[in-house]
Amino acid sequence: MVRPTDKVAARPRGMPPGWTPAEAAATWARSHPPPFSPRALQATLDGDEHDLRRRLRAFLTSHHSLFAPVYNASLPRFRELSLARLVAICRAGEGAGGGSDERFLSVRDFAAGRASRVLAAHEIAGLADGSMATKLTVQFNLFGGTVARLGTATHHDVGGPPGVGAFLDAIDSCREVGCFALTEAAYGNNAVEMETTATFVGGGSGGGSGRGQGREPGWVIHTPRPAAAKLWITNGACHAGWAVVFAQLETGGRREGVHAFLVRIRDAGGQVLRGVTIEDMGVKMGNNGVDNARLTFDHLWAPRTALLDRFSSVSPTGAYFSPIPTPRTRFLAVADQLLSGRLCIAAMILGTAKLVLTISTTYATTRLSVGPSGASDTPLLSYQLQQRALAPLVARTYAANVLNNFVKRRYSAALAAGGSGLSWAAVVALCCTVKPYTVAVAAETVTVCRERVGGAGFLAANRFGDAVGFVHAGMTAEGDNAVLRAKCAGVVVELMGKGQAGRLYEGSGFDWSGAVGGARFSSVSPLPAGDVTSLAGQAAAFAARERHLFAAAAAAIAASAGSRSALYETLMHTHAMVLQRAAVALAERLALAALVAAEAAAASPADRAAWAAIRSLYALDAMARDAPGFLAAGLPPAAVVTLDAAIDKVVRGGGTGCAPSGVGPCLASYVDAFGVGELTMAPIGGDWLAFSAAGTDGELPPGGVARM
Ligand SMILES: Cc1cc2nc3c(=O)[nH]c(=O)nc-3n(C[C@H](O)[C@H](O)[C@H](O)COP(=O)(O)OP(=O)(O)OC[C@H]3O[C@@H](n4cnc5c(N)ncnc54)[C@H](O)[C@@H]3O)c2cc1C
Repeated sequence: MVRPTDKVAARPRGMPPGWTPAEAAATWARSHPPPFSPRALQATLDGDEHDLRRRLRAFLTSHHSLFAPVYNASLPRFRELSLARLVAICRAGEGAGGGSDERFLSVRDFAAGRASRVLAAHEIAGLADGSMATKLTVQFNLFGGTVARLGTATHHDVGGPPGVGAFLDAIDSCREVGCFALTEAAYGNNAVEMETTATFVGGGSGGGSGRGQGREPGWVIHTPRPAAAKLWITNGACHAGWAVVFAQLETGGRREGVHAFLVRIRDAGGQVLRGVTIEDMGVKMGNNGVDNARLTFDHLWAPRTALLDRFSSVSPTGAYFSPIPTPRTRFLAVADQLLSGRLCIAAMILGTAKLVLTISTTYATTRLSVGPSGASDTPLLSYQLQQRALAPLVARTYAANVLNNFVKRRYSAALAAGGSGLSWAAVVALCCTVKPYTVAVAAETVTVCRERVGGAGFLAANRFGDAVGFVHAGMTAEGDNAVLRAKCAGVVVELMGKGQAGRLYEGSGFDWSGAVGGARFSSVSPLPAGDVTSLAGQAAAFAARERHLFAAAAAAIAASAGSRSALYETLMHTHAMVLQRAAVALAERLALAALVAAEAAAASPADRAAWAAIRSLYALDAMARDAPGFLAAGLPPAAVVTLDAAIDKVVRGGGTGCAPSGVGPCLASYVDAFGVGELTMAPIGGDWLAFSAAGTDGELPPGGVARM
């Protein structure tokens, strides 16, 4: 660790005697004591798995030499470091025999009703290293989760005796590393149309020219042309021994749709198997610790049991059976792991938003600039500009956090109930809106925070560059944000048609807006007059916007439902933007409901006031950002013009029903509740002056930088 700033020698001119960044942070904290308890707010934000979160944070902190970010390294070094970090997390607490009851997460957690454990681990992992977190999500959710959920005993027991689940154990401990090969060069969001084939060949009869000829019955997995190459396959370029490969299943001359196959792609010594070609995708705009690959197959033979056969099976003679009737619905069943994947991505990216807000707010309490006399003696955080930039993003991150908590609970409950029916459809819509919402909040947060810390944000060691890359991967992976919003809105409209959209709000404390007044398909209902700073006024405005947009979407879809081409025209050409906005309106209203619930559950009046301030700021900011949307839904123009002043009051202090000191001056305490702490691992989150004098060539020094 670099030594803290020397109080005399390093004090820049204009800064008061005794000044150090640590002293500046302490002075700010003394003069802005929070009226609320950051730990109580943190408990609500964390929401679940408190012990796991504490243990994992402590583990990452105590293994600083492994988890401290490194910047000036080669591609191979980045990849090996990401793997080493993942392995360390997976094997923590192992006994000499390799077993562990103390794992941070397991592929069995989903089936055991502990999805919360996997998701909490994702969020904390996202704080430490986006590349490692990306490898983790593929290992535990996409690859491991698919093997656990779509596979049966044959797959779970690979490498061990029957009934023990040795392969699942090996995935948990990272002794077997896997990848998930879905995306193809020409088929990303439209993966159902992929071209990779898995053709069943009977023993001896062969399946044409392939290598399966003359072998026992099995599959020939083949890439017919470059458009069908598997692309972006995380863990593929260096580390995966196994792949879950998605391919069009063909047997007896019939095509039965996309299915998942568990195949080896490297042998135990790491040699790529015959029939598999792996090409490294090389340097990316970020996440360079992730080894993404281009994978192609040349008549790779795999045994009949390679088919993950929970929903479909093929007999030794090639007879196909599935209780799921159509290829498209079969695809949805096999790609279901993408649903939990959306929650995993949202959790990781939420961690990133918390991280950059912690870094930039801490810096803003310690970086001094122009004061009333012209001297550099005033913390950046005292400026209106800084508070107005950061405080709404803190409020939106709180909103995204409690929305994630709500959707996680709904997902876990629906999964435990069997994962089907209309409640499951509602959960699909929720998962498809929480990921884009969280990532969009984080993307803006990263950009604004980088700008608000000035040049320091441009130094890699301050972590904003990594955060940008990670957030952009989150936008695209496991369903592009825009495509997911469209899917969410489509599912909601289907639920509306069945009179079941109320299921979206089950357990939220709010009702579905369309049900208000019984007006399921009506367009604009007049917005009740109300003060936009009151909870009632905010709730009414959010409901009106949601109702307005979904009424428009439902009416357009209903009008074109009779013809496939007309429906396509509506969804893709005339009403795509309405669907996008409707999904955002749903996410934002659900987040408002979750903030209101947190406010109501707060244990002390001071904590309740803190939640009220965050809720009000969040709501006012949302209205200001989408003023046209709220105006169109009936919010009076006279109310819209008051929004800016109302936001200023909540941020600077004195807003209705809020902590009297305002969110802005208390921002460091609101951010403290994110619990990032020692995982900040950025020079400007600590004694940046000592760091700048230490000559570390831009790298975080061994042991890090003294925190405030
Ligand atoms: C870091 C990283 C890791 C990844 N890891 C894996 C992995 O392990 N395994 C794997 O299989 N894949 C992986 N992917 C791939 C990822 O899942 C795909 O990139 C994603 O599904 C999008 O596909 P695409 O890139 O082909 O985009 P496209 O489908 O080509 O989309 C391009 C653009 O067109 C728009 N678009 C496409 N369709 C529509 C539509 N219907 N309506 C409106 N707009 C549309 C999208 O909004 C998008 O902006 C990874 C990607 C990244 C970045």
